[in-house]
Amino acid sequence: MHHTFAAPLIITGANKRVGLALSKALSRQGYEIVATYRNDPGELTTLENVYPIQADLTSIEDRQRLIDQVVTQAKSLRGIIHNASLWLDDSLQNFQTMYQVHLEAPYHLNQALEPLLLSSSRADIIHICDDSASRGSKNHIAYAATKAGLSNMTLSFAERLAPTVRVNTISPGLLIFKEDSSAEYQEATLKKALLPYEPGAAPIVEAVMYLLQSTYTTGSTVTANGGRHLRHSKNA
Ligand SMILES: NC(=O)C1=CN([C@@H]2O[C@H](COP(=O)(O)OP(=O)(O)OC[C@H]3O[C@@H](n4cnc5c(N)ncnc54)[C@H](OP(=O)(O)O)[C@@H]3O)[C@@H](O)[C@H]2O)C=CC1
Ligand SMILES: Nc1nc2c(c(=O)[nH]1)N=C([C@H](O)[C@@H](O)CO)CN2
Repeated sequence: MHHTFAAPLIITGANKRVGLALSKALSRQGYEIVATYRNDPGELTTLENVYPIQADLTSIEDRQRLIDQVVTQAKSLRGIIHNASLWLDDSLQNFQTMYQVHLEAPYHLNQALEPLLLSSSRADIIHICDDSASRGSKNHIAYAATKAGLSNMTLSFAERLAPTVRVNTISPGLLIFKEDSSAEYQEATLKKALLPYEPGAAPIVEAVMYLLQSTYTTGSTVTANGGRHLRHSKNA
Protein backbone atom coordinates (compact mmCIF):
# COMPACT_ATOMS: atom_id res chain seq x y z
CA MET A 1 0.00 0.00 0.00
CA HIS A 2 1.82 3.19 -1.18
CA HIS A 3 -1.25 5.40 -1.00
CA THR A 4 -1.45 8.22 1.54
CA PHE A 5 -4.85 8.15 3.24
CA ALA A 6 -6.81 11.01 4.75
CA ALA A 7 -9.04 8.97 7.05
CA PRO A 8 -9.73 5.44 5.86
CA LEU A 9 -12.12 2.84 7.20
CA ILE A 10 -10.54 -0.54 7.89
CA ILE A 11 -12.72 -3.56 7.09
CA THR A 12 -11.34 -6.95 8.10
CA GLY A 13 -12.20 -10.12 6.19
CA ALA A 14 -13.25 -7.93 3.26
CA ASN A 15 -12.61 -10.26 0.32
CA LYS A 16 -15.89 -12.20 0.28
CA ARG A 17 -19.54 -12.36 1.32
CA VAL A 18 -20.46 -9.73 3.97
CA GLY A 19 -17.02 -8.08 4.05
CA LEU A 20 -16.99 -7.66 0.27
CA ALA A 21 -20.54 -6.27 0.29
CA LEU A 22 -19.46 -3.74 2.93
CA SER A 23 -16.37 -2.74 0.91
CA LYS A 24 -18.49 -2.17 -2.21
CA ALA A 25 -21.26 -0.24 -0.41
CA LEU A 26 -18.95 1.97 1.65
CA SER A 27 -16.52 2.76 -1.17
CA ARG A 28 -19.55 3.77 -3.28
CA GLN A 29 -20.47 6.13 -0.41
CA GLY A 30 -17.06 7.79 -0.79
CA TYR A 31 -15.18 6.17 2.09
CA GLU A 32 -11.54 5.14 1.58
CA ILE A 33 -11.34 1.48 2.54
CA VAL A 34 -8.37 -0.48 3.82
CA ALA A 35 -9.64 -4.00 3.13
CA THR A 36 -7.84 -6.89 4.80
CA TYR A 37 -7.88 -10.42 3.42
CA ARG A 38 -6.17 -13.66 4.45
CA ASN A 39 -5.50 -15.60 1.25
CA ASP A 40 -6.98 -14.14 -1.92
CA PRO A 41 -8.03 -10.49 -2.40
CA GLY A 42 -10.47 -11.54 -5.12
CA GLU A 43 -12.67 -8.66 -6.36
CA LEU A 44 -11.09 -6.21 -3.91
CA THR A 45 -8.40 -5.38 -6.47
CA THR A 46 -11.05 -4.08 -8.88
CA LEU A 47 -12.80 -1.66 -6.50
CA GLU A 48 -12.14 2.09 -6.54
CA ASN A 49 -11.01 3.61 -3.22
CA VAL A 50 -10.43 0.12 -1.81
CA TYR A 51 -6.87 -0.80 -0.81
CA PRO A 52 -6.35 -4.52 -0.05
CA ILE A 53 -3.80 -5.54 2.57
CA GLN A 54 -3.01 -9.18 3.27
CA ALA A 55 -3.05 -10.19 6.94
CA ASP A 56 -3.73 -13.48 8.72
CA LEU A 57 -5.33 -12.10 11.87
CA THR A 58 -4.22 -15.09 13.95
CA SER A 59 -0.65 -13.84 13.43
CA ILE A 60 0.63 -11.10 15.73
CA GLU A 61 3.32 -10.31 13.14
CA ASP A 62 0.77 -9.90 10.35
CA ARG A 63 -1.38 -7.68 12.54
CA GLN A 64 1.63 -5.54 13.46
CA ARG A 65 2.56 -5.18 9.77
CA LEU A 66 -1.01 -4.05 9.04
CA ILE A 67 -0.87 -1.56 11.93
CA ASP A 68 2.52 -0.20 10.82
CA GLN A 69 1.29 0.27 7.24
CA VAL A 70 -1.84 2.14 8.38
CA VAL A 71 0.08 4.31 10.89
CA THR A 72 2.68 5.20 8.25
CA GLN A 73 0.26 6.10 5.48
CA ALA A 74 -2.87 7.46 7.18
CA LYS A 75 -3.27 10.86 8.84
CA SER A 76 -6.22 9.63 10.91
CA LEU A 77 -8.69 6.76 10.95
CA ARG A 78 -12.45 7.02 10.23
CA GLY A 79 -13.00 3.63 11.81
CA ILE A 80 -12.55 -0.11 12.02
CA ILE A 81 -15.19 -2.71 11.13
CA HIS A 82 -14.22 -6.05 12.70
CA ASN A 83 -15.91 -8.48 10.32
CA ALA A 84 -13.27 -11.23 9.94
CA SER A 85 -14.46 -14.45 11.50
CA LEU A 86 -14.45 -18.24 11.42
CA TRP A 87 -17.53 -20.35 12.21
CA LEU A 88 -15.79 -23.50 13.34
CA ASP A 89 -16.97 -26.62 15.13
CA ASP A 90 -16.02 -27.13 18.78
CA SER A 91 -12.44 -28.21 19.51
CA LEU A 92 -9.64 -26.75 21.62
CA GLN A 93 -7.66 -25.84 18.52
CA ASN A 94 -10.66 -24.14 16.93
CA PHE A 95 -11.38 -22.31 20.20
CA GLN A 96 -7.85 -20.89 20.14
CA THR A 97 -8.17 -19.87 16.49
CA MET A 98 -11.53 -18.15 17.00
CA TYR A 99 -10.17 -16.48 20.15
CA GLN A 100 -7.38 -15.00 18.03
CA VAL A 101 -9.65 -13.83 15.21
CA HIS A 102 -12.72 -12.74 17.22
CA LEU A 103 -11.00 -11.34 20.32
CA GLU A 104 -7.22 -10.92 20.21
CA ALA A 105 -7.14 -9.28 16.79
CA PRO A 106 -9.87 -6.68 17.47
CA TYR A 107 -8.28 -5.93 20.86
CA HIS A 108 -4.81 -5.58 19.31
CA LEU A 109 -5.97 -3.36 16.42
CA ASN A 110 -8.25 -1.16 18.58
CA GLN A 111 -5.48 -0.57 21.12
CA ALA A 112 -2.70 0.02 18.60
CA LEU A 113 -4.76 2.32 16.37
CA GLU A 114 -6.31 4.32 19.22
CA PRO A 115 -4.14 7.43 18.55
CA LEU A 116 -5.19 7.51 14.87
CA LEU A 117 -8.85 7.01 15.81
CA LEU A 118 -8.70 9.80 18.40
CA SER A 119 -7.07 12.16 15.90
CA SER A 120 -10.18 11.95 13.72
CA SER A 121 -13.04 14.41 14.18
CA ARG A 122 -15.37 11.39 14.38
CA ALA A 123 -14.50 7.68 14.34
CA ASP A 124 -16.45 4.42 14.68
CA ILE A 125 -15.47 0.94 15.76
CA ILE A 126 -18.01 -1.74 14.83
CA HIS A 127 -17.80 -5.27 16.20
CA ILE A 128 -19.78 -7.72 14.10
CA CYS A 129 -20.92 -10.37 16.56
CA ASP A 130 -23.77 -12.90 16.47
CA ASP A 131 -27.19 -13.39 18.01
CA SER A 132 -25.84 -16.57 19.63
CA ALA A 133 -23.52 -14.43 21.82
CA SER A 134 -26.53 -13.59 24.00
CA ARG A 135 -28.12 -17.06 24.09
CA GLY A 136 -25.29 -19.54 23.54
CA SER A 137 -25.06 -22.24 20.91
CA LYS A 138 -24.91 -25.89 21.95
CA ASN A 139 -23.20 -26.89 18.69
CA HIS A 140 -20.82 -23.90 18.49
CA ILE A 141 -19.86 -23.22 22.12
CA ALA A 142 -16.45 -21.71 21.38
CA TYR A 143 -17.74 -19.60 18.51
CA ALA A 144 -20.57 -18.12 20.63
CA ALA A 145 -18.25 -17.55 23.60
CA THR A 146 -15.67 -15.67 21.54
CA LYS A 147 -18.36 -13.59 19.90
CA ALA A 148 -19.76 -12.82 23.37
CA GLY A 149 -16.31 -11.60 24.37
CA LEU A 150 -16.18 -9.34 21.33
CA SER A 151 -19.58 -7.92 22.28
CA ASN A 152 -18.31 -7.26 25.80
CA MET A 153 -15.29 -5.38 24.42
CA THR A 154 -17.74 -2.95 22.81
CA LEU A 155 -18.70 -1.77 26.31
CA SER A 156 -15.11 -1.22 27.45
CA PHE A 157 -13.85 0.50 24.31
CA ALA A 158 -16.98 2.67 24.11
CA GLU A 159 -16.28 4.05 27.58
CA ARG A 160 -12.53 4.38 26.99
CA LEU A 161 -12.74 6.18 23.62
CA ALA A 162 -15.81 8.42 24.00
CA PRO A 163 -16.76 10.92 22.74
CA THR A 164 -14.57 10.99 19.61
CA VAL A 165 -14.88 7.28 18.89
CA ARG A 166 -18.27 5.52 18.93
CA VAL A 167 -18.02 1.76 19.56
CA ASN A 168 -20.99 -0.52 18.79
CA THR A 169 -21.95 -4.15 18.20
CA ILE A 170 -24.02 -5.50 15.36
CA SER A 171 -25.77 -8.72 16.35
CA PRO A 172 -27.06 -10.61 13.32
CA GLY A 173 -28.99 -13.85 13.09
CA LEU A 174 -28.78 -15.70 9.77
CA LEU A 175 -27.15 -13.74 6.96
CA ILE A 176 -25.68 -15.98 4.27
CA PHE A 177 -25.55 -19.78 4.36
CA LYS A 178 -22.24 -21.50 3.73
CA GLU A 179 -22.02 -22.88 0.19
CA ASP A 180 -21.94 -26.46 1.51
CA SER A 181 -24.87 -26.21 3.93
CA SER A 182 -27.54 -28.87 3.31
CA ALA A 183 -31.11 -28.17 2.21
CA GLU A 184 -32.32 -29.77 5.47
CA TYR A 185 -30.10 -27.46 7.56
CA GLN A 186 -31.23 -24.44 5.61
CA GLU A 187 -34.93 -25.32 6.00
CA ALA A 188 -34.54 -25.87 9.75
CA THR A 189 -32.61 -22.60 10.16
CA LEU A 190 -35.07 -20.50 8.21
CA LYS A 191 -37.91 -21.72 10.45
CA LYS A 192 -36.19 -20.36 13.59
CA ALA A 193 -36.84 -16.72 12.68
CA LEU A 194 -40.11 -14.79 12.37
CA LEU A 195 -38.75 -13.55 9.04
CA PRO A 196 -38.08 -16.91 7.37
CA TYR A 197 -35.63 -16.03 4.62
CA GLU A 198 -31.87 -15.70 3.98
CA PRO A 199 -31.28 -11.92 4.02
CA GLY A 200 -27.73 -11.87 2.66
CA ALA A 201 -25.38 -9.03 3.65
CA ALA A 202 -28.10 -6.36 3.71
CA PRO A 203 -28.75 -6.41 7.49
CA ILE A 204 -25.08 -5.65 8.13
CA VAL A 205 -24.79 -3.00 5.41
CA GLU A 206 -27.94 -1.27 6.72
CA ALA A 207 -26.72 -1.38 10.34
CA VAL A 208 -23.25 -0.07 9.41
CA MET A 209 -24.72 2.81 7.39
CA TYR A 210 -26.88 3.74 10.38
CA LEU A 211 -24.03 3.55 12.89
CA LEU A 212 -21.57 5.57 10.80
CA GLN A 213 -24.05 8.47 10.72
CA SER A 214 -25.63 8.03 14.15
CA THR A 215 -25.56 11.04 16.48
CA TYR A 216 -26.19 9.47 19.88
CA THR A 217 -25.33 5.77 19.79
CA THR A 218 -22.31 4.19 21.46
CA GLY A 219 -21.77 1.13 23.61
CA SER A 220 -24.90 -0.30 22.03
CA THR A 221 -26.04 -3.31 20.04
CA VAL A 222 -27.93 -3.17 16.76
CA THR A 223 -29.80 -6.48 16.48
CA ALA A 224 -30.78 -7.75 13.03
CA ASN A 225 -31.90 -11.33 13.60
CA GLY A 226 -35.29 -11.66 11.87
CA GLY A 227 -37.03 -11.94 15.23
CA ARG A 228 -35.01 -15.07 16.09
CA HIS A 229 -35.15 -14.16 19.81
CA LEU A 230 -38.93 -14.55 19.95
CA ARG A 231 -40.39 -18.01 20.47
CA HIS A 232 -43.24 -18.57 18.05
CA SER A 233 -45.39 -21.68 18.37
CA LYS A 234 -45.87 -22.28 14.65
CA ASN A 235 -42.18 -23.01 14.16
CA ALA A 236 -40.94 -23.68 17.71
N1 LIG B 1 -23.02 -15.80 7.48
C1 LIG B 1 -23.93 -15.73 8.44
O1 LIG B 1 -25.06 -16.25 8.29
C2 LIG B 1 -23.61 -15.04 9.72
C3 LIG B 1 -22.44 -14.30 9.87
N2 LIG B 1 -22.21 -13.63 11.05
C4 LIG B 1 -21.00 -12.80 11.18
O2 LIG B 1 -20.98 -11.83 10.13
C5 LIG B 1 -19.63 -11.62 9.69
C6 LIG B 1 -19.54 -11.90 8.20
O3 LIG B 1 -20.04 -13.22 7.95
P1 LIG B 1 -19.54 -14.03 6.64
O4 LIG B 1 -19.39 -13.08 5.51
O5 LIG B 1 -20.43 -15.22 6.50
O6 LIG B 1 -18.09 -14.48 7.11
P2 LIG B 1 -17.12 -15.60 6.46
O7 LIG B 1 -17.24 -16.86 7.26
O8 LIG B 1 -17.39 -15.66 5.00
O9 LIG B 1 -15.66 -15.00 6.78
C7 LIG B 1 -15.47 -13.62 6.76
C8 LIG B 1 -14.06 -13.31 6.41
O10 LIG B 1 -13.21 -13.59 7.53
C9 LIG B 1 -11.96 -13.94 6.99
N3 LIG B 1 -11.07 -14.64 7.91
C10 LIG B 1 -11.27 -15.83 8.51
N4 LIG B 1 -10.20 -16.16 9.25
C11 LIG B 1 -9.28 -15.18 9.09
C12 LIG B 1 -7.97 -14.96 9.57
N5 LIG B 1 -7.36 -15.84 10.36
N6 LIG B 1 -7.33 -13.83 9.19
C13 LIG B 1 -7.93 -12.94 8.37
N7 LIG B 1 -9.17 -13.09 7.88
C14 LIG B 1 -9.84 -14.20 8.24
C15 LIG B 1 -12.30 -14.82 5.81
O11 LIG B 1 -11.17 -14.86 4.96
P3 LIG B 1 -10.83 -16.19 4.08
O12 LIG B 1 -11.24 -15.81 2.70
O13 LIG B 1 -9.38 -16.40 4.20
O14 LIG B 1 -11.62 -17.33 4.65
C16 LIG B 1 -13.49 -14.08 5.22
O15 LIG B 1 -13.06 -13.17 4.25
C17 LIG B 1 -18.76 -12.53 10.54
O16 LIG B 1 -18.23 -11.81 11.64
C18 LIG B 1 -19.73 -13.59 11.02
O17 LIG B 1 -19.33 -14.19 12.25
C19 LIG B 1 -23.06 -13.71 12.13
C20 LIG B 1 -24.22 -14.45 12.03
C21 LIG B 1 -24.57 -15.14 10.81
N1 LIG C 1 -17.82 -16.33 10.20
C1 LIG C 1 -19.04 -16.86 10.06
N2 LIG C 1 -19.90 -16.84 11.09
C2 LIG C 1 -21.12 -17.42 10.93
C3 LIG C 1 -21.52 -18.00 9.74
C4 LIG C 1 -20.59 -17.97 8.65
O1 LIG C 1 -20.88 -18.45 7.53
N3 LIG C 1 -19.38 -17.41 8.86
N4 LIG C 1 -22.75 -18.56 9.58
C5 LIG C 1 -23.60 -18.66 10.60
C6 LIG C 1 -24.91 -19.40 10.38
O2 LIG C 1 -25.53 -18.97 9.19
C7 LIG C 1 -25.93 -19.21 11.47
O3 LIG C 1 -26.19 -17.85 11.59
C8 LIG C 1 -27.23 -19.90 11.09
O4 LIG C 1 -27.03 -21.23 10.98
C9 LIG C 1 -23.26 -18.10 11.94
N5 LIG C 1 -22.00 -17.44 11.97
